[in-house]
Amino acid sequence: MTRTLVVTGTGTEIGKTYISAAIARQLRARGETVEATKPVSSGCEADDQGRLWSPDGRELLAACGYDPDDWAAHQRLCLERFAEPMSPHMAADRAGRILSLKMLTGYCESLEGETDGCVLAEGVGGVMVPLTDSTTFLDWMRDLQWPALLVAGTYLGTLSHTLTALRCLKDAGVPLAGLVLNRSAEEPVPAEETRRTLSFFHPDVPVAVVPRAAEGETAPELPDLVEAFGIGRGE
Ligand SMILES: Nc1ncnc2c1ncn2[C@@H]1O[C@H](COP(=O)(O)OP(=O)(O)OP(=O)(O)O)[C@@H](O)[C@H]1O
Ligand SMILES: C[C@H](N)[C@H](N)CCCCCC(=O)O
Ligand SMILES: [Mg+2]
Repeated sequence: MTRTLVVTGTGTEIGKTYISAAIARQLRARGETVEATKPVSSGCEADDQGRLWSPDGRELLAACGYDPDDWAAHQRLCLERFAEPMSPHMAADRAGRILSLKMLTGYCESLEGETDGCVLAEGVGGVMVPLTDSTTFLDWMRDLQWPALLVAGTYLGTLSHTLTALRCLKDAGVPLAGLVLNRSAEEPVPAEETRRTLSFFHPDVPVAVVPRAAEGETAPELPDLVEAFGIGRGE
């Protein structure tokens, strides 16, 4: 069982927050405590006091059982927040700041030390989104060494995106917790064929396929992601 998990993706808007929140809820339903962090978030929204809120941060706070409007909890969950909806290194530059790989890695490690529950860390966008002009989130995952869950879609094009991301993670020595195929709205190839193909190339990587709720329909039951990827303390 792992009590730490990074959730990364083959790109932005792929379902990292959706899956992270689902895992947090499933862990809590098992009676486990869970903390989440989105150490860096861009595309944040300012409130009337000029405070920047991360939409992902709100969703993760709620999934972990906190009040999504709790500012102190929000600042703890989401350390570096930027308004510009773009790569963090650019958003930070526009805010006159420079992100620190060392600081962000250390921050996540500190969270692990402060709880006996599970800690989930959501990255930004895809695997190699830049943190600075010389470092990316892949360096953060490599330094942190928390098992990484890769979220991918089932759209046409996902095979190359997913194989590229998996190769990248493995070559960087990032431990892999597994692969979530988060079904896409457009799915010209059956998800099962996509899953089978990816498992041919990576038979060592557990895969879970997550259904997509059609617009306006209630979300279908999700697979037990805690079970599928051995997450939590297993109590
Ligand atoms: N399986 C699904 N069923 C229904 N809606 C989904 C599913 N997966 C993702 N979504 C929705 O798709 C949108 C994008 O998902 P999400 O915000 O989780 O992506 P992300 O990878 O976290 O994006 P970012 O890179 O901005 O952090 C959200 O509105 C989310 O609720
Ligand atoms: C603002 C958005 N929701 C994401 N958090 C930012 C994604 C940055 C992607 C950078 C890139 O890969 O081109
Ligand atoms: Mg997200």
